[in-house]
Amino acid sequence: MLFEGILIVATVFLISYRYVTKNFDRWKNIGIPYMKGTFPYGSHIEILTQSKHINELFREGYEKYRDEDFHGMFLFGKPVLVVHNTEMLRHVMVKDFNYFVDRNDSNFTRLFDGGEYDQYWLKQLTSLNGDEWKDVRSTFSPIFTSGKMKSMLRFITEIAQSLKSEFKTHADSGRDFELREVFGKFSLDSLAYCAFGINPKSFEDEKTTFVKNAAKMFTINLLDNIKIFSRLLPYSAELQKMLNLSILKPKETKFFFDVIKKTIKHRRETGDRPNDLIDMMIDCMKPMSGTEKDSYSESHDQFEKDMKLEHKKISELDEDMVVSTAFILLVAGYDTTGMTLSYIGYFFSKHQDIQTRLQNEIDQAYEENEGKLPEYQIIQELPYLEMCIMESVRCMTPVGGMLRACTKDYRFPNSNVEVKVNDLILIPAYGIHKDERYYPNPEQFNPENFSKKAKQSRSPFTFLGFGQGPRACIGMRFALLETKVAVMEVLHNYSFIYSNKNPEVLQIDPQSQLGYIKGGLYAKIEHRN
Ligand code: HEM
Repeated sequence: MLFEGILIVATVFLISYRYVTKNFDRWKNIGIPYMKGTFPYGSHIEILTQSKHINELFREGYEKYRDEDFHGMFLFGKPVLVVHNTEMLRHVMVKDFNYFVDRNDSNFTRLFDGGEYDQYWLKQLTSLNGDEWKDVRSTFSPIFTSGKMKSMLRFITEIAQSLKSEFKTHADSGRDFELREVFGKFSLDSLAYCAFGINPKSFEDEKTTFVKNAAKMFTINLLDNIKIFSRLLPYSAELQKMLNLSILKPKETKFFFDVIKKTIKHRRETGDRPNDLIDMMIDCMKPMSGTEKDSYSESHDQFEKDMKLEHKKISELDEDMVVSTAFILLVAGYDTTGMTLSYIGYFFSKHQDIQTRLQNEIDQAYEENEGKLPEYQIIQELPYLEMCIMESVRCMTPVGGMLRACTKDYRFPNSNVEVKVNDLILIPAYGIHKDERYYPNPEQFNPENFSKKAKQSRSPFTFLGFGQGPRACIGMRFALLETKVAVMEVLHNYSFIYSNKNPEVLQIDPQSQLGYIKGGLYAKIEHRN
């Protein structure tokens, strides 16, 4: 019996070893520099042990081979080609997008392929592949046109009033507070209000089931990581699916799906129509109107033109698709926006001159609108506000690296580097954002990096905070609107003051899903005269 046991363990080990290491000579064979792979984790044991954040790891890799066009590495057994050259990135993300439509190869897709509740994750925009992704993306893109965003303003402005009250309490108390704790509430409430039609009122009560479920959803511990990555082992995903084992936050996933389903049911039964994102998603299943088409095809912005996806929309209403999409908007938008706002508050507290310059711009816009928050179009046209936000995303990039899977064999132009179907490409956004060839003094927060002149002097592929091309962040317009409204409402009334509770050197917390700072970021706030 013991002998049979040892034999089974040894066989499983040998099969896994062979499975993981079989491609470890891949980069050597094609003659590009690479980080060697080790069984079972590949090039970075830190991902498994959570001892360093992936944003830092990917940045270090980029810096080590910065002068090369590419370098290779291994994520577990998977060879990953890291592309540094910005012209090559243009090909991957826009010009030759049809070779790189997917974010995950068939193996990484298995990470989501488990029991009933994990299946919801598989249907998300972020993890869908090929034509299925194109169907969903082209169907729901119209909810993010500027016309639709304009109608989101009233929901966001309502939540911003709670943010202002919270700031009043902090200003009156004079005490330091953790920035993400406040901005996270704003981000959660505005997204839930716009996407689900529900105002969780996190500012009033942090202990509601909604807020508690959101908090759990975004905390990933070592055990979660081990469970997730175990799916890369041979037949593990298949077995878990057979046993209906869901490991991707099943309780919380169920909670949010039930909430959205109930909302849709309620809308159907009562005919209630607040014109939020859920209503718009349902509308998206109907043919596009002429004006919506125009707002897409007439954009002068290169980022938006590159993002355009030529594909048919789905015409049949599928409720699951609406539910999954509403859910992923919350997942993809909550922490990214909350974190970005927290960094902005931190940077303003450190750079009073920048804060004052922005306050002048904002005050003038309020003055011209009789002291009220300006109209949508005016908010969009405040240049220094947008420069500050983009610079914050560059300095502390929430999504530090993006993946693309190759769907057809591809040779990079003017190069002998070839990638095959299912190979993974890593886009090292954070490394590029910290490259002094594109941003002088890259550690310094300097909104001038996003002046018209500075942007014209470098490739657009040196700023990847929201991605680029048809797979770029679908919620960018929404995120910018939310962030702008929050910053305007706060800075018009208050100023951030630096807190000595902040660490001297900011270190990204390896356990934070996106890259937030270990120990948090603090500020004080004071009333303006
Ligand atoms: C400052 C805030 C945000 C940042 C920095 C950010 C950044 C990103 C990045 C870098 C990507 C990947 C792009 C690529 O692979 O090329 C992405 C994808 C995505 N984002 Fe955002 N995002 C933000 C806010 C939001 C918001 C508010 C929403 C929802 C309303 C959202 C929804 C999504 C979705 C659904 C995707 C997947 C798109 C697809 O695969 O088709 N994001 N985001």
